[in-house]
Amino acid sequence: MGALMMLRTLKNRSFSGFSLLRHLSPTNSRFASTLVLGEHESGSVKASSLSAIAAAKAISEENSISLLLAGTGPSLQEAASNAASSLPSNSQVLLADSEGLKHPLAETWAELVHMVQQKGSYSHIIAASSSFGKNVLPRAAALLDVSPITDVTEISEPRLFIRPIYAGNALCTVRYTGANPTMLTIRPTSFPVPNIPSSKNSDAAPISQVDLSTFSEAILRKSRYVKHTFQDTERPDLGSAKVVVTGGRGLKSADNFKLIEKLAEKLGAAVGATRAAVDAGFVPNELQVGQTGKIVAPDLYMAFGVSGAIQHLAGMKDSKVIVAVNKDADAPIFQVADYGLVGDLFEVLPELIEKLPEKKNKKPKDVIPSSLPAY
Ligand SMILES: Cc1cc2nc3c(=O)[nH]c(=O)nc-3n(C[C@H](O)[C@H](O)[C@H](O)COP(=O)(O)OP(=O)(O)OC[C@H]3O[C@@H](n4cnc5c(N)ncnc54)[C@H](O)[C@@H]3O)c2cc1C
Repeated sequence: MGALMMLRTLKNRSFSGFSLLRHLSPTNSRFASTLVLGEHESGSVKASSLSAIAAAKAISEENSISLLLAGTGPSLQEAASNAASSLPSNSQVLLADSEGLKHPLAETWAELVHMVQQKGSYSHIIAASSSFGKNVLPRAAALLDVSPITDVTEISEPRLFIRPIYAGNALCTVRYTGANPTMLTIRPTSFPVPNIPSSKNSDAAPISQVDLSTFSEAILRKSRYVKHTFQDTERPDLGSAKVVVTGGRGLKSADNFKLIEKLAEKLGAAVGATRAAVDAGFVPNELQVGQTGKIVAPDLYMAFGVSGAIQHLAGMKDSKVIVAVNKDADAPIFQVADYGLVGDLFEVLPELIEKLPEKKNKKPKDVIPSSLPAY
């Protein structure tokens, strides 16, 4: 499979200790060239794709980065020119402009990545661990006969990666030993995007059109777009919110869960939920945090009526400050909480809501509107 693995258990939330392996790896970072699969929306590259660019820079400062954007129309052109003006030096935007790529269908994208790799011979291909990246990258890897490394949280050398396993309870050090390209999905929360500069770079990266003449109609029709549903809410996006308020089974009903929503409103926070709360029908599945839900790492994570099962912790334990309210003093959530309150959430939540001032909650866009960060 082209990958060697070493495990170490995660005794605490610090990730130190893998440097023992450093001397084993040949460093060839000068020759890294990386294809980044870019997601865009409303004329801007998504924050998760900016994290993928940050990961490419973590492979090597000199890495030559090609950001692949696909779609059609003015929104694609706008995203490309926004990206071009702020990409790191030694980068380019690759534009795959076709009506057949209007919707980000995984099968078509995988074929596109395959074709672009055949021409570009990149050393690395990176996508964010978003639904899109998780859908596309393994398919493209299969077409390229490469074993992908998923959910990477640290890049210590160009072919040496750290990724969590066993619901985040152990960290696995993986050395990729196969043929090029090395294919990764990265956790956006582990590769923060540098601050956005006030002005754009003066030297815009070149924008090149991908030659789609060999991209047959049959490939473009491999799957069919039906519809795209998303919840239009004023709340911040769960994946990138600075504050997340989460409710668990302890809320007992969808009606009671409104207390969580009310507190989130007051704090300008995103709402999260455990799988038990989702399965009980309190909230939709897209709010689930954890191993099989979203991975979040906000500045503040507040958990109400959440036991702290390992699968839930896998999605939030990297939050900077964790506050937990649970009536059971032995609940495992208190082992990761920075502040814990043993109490009845039906008393604590209304009191908190009442005492906090009203906050006008504007949803920050998941996408960066006009400029990318300086690298
Ligand atoms: C393969 C797999 C994947 C999974 N993926 C996920 C995942 O992605 N995310 C996830 O969350 N789970 C996941 N789970 C489920 C997980 O194992 C737990 O079942 C789930 O997280 C429990 O949710 P909970 O804490 O809301 O419920 P419970 O474990 O039932 O805990 C409810 C808590 O509420 C407290 N409580 C009750 N009433 C009150 C009150 N009035 N005041 C204060 N506290 C109160 C209780 O003391 C208890 O600690 C997964 C499981 C498996 C097997």
